[in-house]
Amino acid sequence: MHKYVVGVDFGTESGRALLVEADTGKELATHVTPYEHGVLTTALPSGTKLPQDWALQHPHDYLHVLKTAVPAVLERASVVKEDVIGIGIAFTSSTVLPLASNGEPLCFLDDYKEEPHSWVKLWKHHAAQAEADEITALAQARREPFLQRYGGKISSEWLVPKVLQVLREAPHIYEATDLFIEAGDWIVSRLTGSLLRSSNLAGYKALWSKDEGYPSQAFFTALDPAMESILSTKMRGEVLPIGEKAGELTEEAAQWLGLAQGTAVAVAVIDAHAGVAAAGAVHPGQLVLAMGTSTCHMLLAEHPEPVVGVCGMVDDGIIPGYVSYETGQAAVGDLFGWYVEQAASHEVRDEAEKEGKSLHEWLSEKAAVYLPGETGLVALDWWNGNRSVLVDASLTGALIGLTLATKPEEIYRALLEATAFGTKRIIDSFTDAGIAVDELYAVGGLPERNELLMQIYADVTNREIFISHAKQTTALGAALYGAVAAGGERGGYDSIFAAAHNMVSSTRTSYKPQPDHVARYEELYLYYLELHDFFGKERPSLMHGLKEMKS
Ligand SMILES: Nc1ncnc2c1ncn2[C@@H]1O[C@H](COP(=O)(O)OP(=O)(O)O)[C@@H](O)[C@H]1O
Ligand SMILES: O=C(CO)[C@@H](O)[C@@H](O)COP(=O)(O)O
Repeated sequence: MHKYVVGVDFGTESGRALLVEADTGKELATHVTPYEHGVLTTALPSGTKLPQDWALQHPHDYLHVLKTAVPAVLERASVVKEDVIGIGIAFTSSTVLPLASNGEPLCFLDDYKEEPHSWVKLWKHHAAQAEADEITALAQARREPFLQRYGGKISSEWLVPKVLQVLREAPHIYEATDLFIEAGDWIVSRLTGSLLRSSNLAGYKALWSKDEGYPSQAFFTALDPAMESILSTKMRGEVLPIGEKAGELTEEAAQWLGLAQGTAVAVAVIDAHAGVAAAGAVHPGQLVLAMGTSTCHMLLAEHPEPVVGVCGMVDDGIIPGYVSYETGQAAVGDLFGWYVEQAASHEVRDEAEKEGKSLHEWLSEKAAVYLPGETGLVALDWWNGNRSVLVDASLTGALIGLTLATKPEEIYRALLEATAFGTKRIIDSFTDAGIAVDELYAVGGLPERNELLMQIYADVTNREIFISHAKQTTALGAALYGAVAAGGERGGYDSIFAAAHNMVSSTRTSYKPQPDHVARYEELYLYYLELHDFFGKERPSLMHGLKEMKS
C-alpha cells in the first residue's frame, strides 16, 4: 500500500503541484496554475503606476495555487487524502510581504491597496539598490562578520534592503506592518497556523546564521533608529532548520487543499535550493544549476572558504552537515524570453508559425548549425543586472559584434552562450577559491526544453551535465522535504539523504563536452571576460549612467 507526498513549487510566473509515491518517488500527477496577476512591473492591478526596477506580486495568486493545484493532483491521480502523509513548499526568494496585525497581507486591506509598498516584493524587485549599498557600506564600516558569508556585498534582492526601502520611502507602511515575512514562510504559516521561519530562507536572504543569528540589534539601530527593535517585532518568529516539520495542516488549510487535517508540513525551502535534493546531488563537488527565469547555482562543501561573488555561504544551508554556497544569474530564461517577445522580427514569427514551431524551437534549430564563434558575436548576460560574481543589479546587457549581416538566430545563440559564460565565470570563482566543481546537474524548466542550450553549457564549462527526467524538479524537491517532515514511522523518511536515495531516479540524460567546441569556446570566453571586466569592474559607470538617464 503506497503512501504519497505533495510538493508545491511557487515559481516566478506560476505555481506547480506534484504528487509522488513516497516509497519510490514515482510522479503520479502534476498541475500548473499560472498566476492571474503575473509579475507587476509597470502598474498595480488598479492601474497605479510603478517606478523602474519594481517587481511585485499579488498574494491572492499564491492562495489560488494552493486551492486549485493541490486538489487537482489528487483528483488526477485518484489518490485519497488519507494516504497523503506530507507536503513541502518551495518558493522564490527573497519574495517578501508585509502583514497587518490580523495576519492578512497589508495589500488586502482597503486602506493600503493603492500603496505599492504594501504589496509582495518579488525576488527580482531591484529598486532597493540604494538601501543594499547602504547596508553593505555600514557592515563594512562596522566590520560585521556576516558580510563575508555573502561575498562581501548585500544584494538588493534580499529581505533587509527591501524592508529598509519600505521604511525610507513609505514610513507609514513600515509603521502599519506587523510582520515582514518571506512568502514561503507565510504559506507555511497559513497551512500550519503557526509563525515559523525557515533557516534556508533566513540564512540566504535575511543575513541569519545558525551560530550567530541575525545581525545585532545595534546594527539595525545604526541602519535606522526606527529599526531598533525589528528583530523582536517585525522580523520575529522562530527559525526552524530546513528539513524539519513545521507543523500539521489546520482544518481550514486541509479544506483548501483537499488533504487531511494533521498532514505533516515541511519548513519552506527556496525554489532553486529544492533542486539540490531533487537532483540527488547531495554531496560536495556536484554543482546544481536551477535553470528557469533566472539561474541559481548551489554547491556543497565540507568547509567554508571565502568565494568572490557568492550570494550566500550558509552552514547546513541546504543539506545538513555541509556548507552550502549559492551564486546566481538574474536573467536566463527571462533573457531568452525577452528576445523572442520583444526583439524577434515579423519574418521570424511568420516562419516559425508556418513550420508550426515555437519561436524558441525555431531559433534554436537555426542557431544549432553554427560553430562556436561563427556568429562573430559575444554578449554580456546582464539584462537583469549581475548577481554573481559582481553583485551589481545596476549593470545592464551588451551585445558586441553586430553587422548588417547579423541574423536573428545568431543573436539568439549569442544570448544562450552569454548565460553559459556567466556560469563559467562563477565556476572559475569557486575553483579559484580551491573548491572543486566536478559535475553539473541541471534542474528547473529550461534543461528539458532546450537541448542546444544544454550542449552549449557542457561545451563552455567543459564538464558533463546531467539532467533528471523528473517533470517538475523543484516541486519534487519540495515533496522530498515533505516526506522527511512526515518521518519514517508514517511512511516518509528520517533524513533528506534517505529521501533522495529512494525517491530520486538515477536515470538521467547527459550532455558531454565536444572537444572541438570546447577549444573554440575557450577562445570566445576570453572576449567575454574582457568585456565582463571592462564594463563590470573598470567602467561600471557606463552602464550605471545610462540606466540612471533612463530613470
Ligand atoms: N525552449 C526554450 N528555450 C529557452 N528558454 C525558454 C524556452 N521555453 C521557455 N523559456 C523561458 O523559460 C522561462 C520559464 O522557466 P520555468 O522554469 O518554466 O519558470 P520559473 O522560472 O517560473 O520557475 C521563461 O523565462 C521563458 O522565456
Ligand atoms: O533567487 C532565487 C533563489 O535564491 C530564486 O528564488 C529566484 O531566482 C527565482 O527563480 P525562478 O523564477 O525559479 O527562476
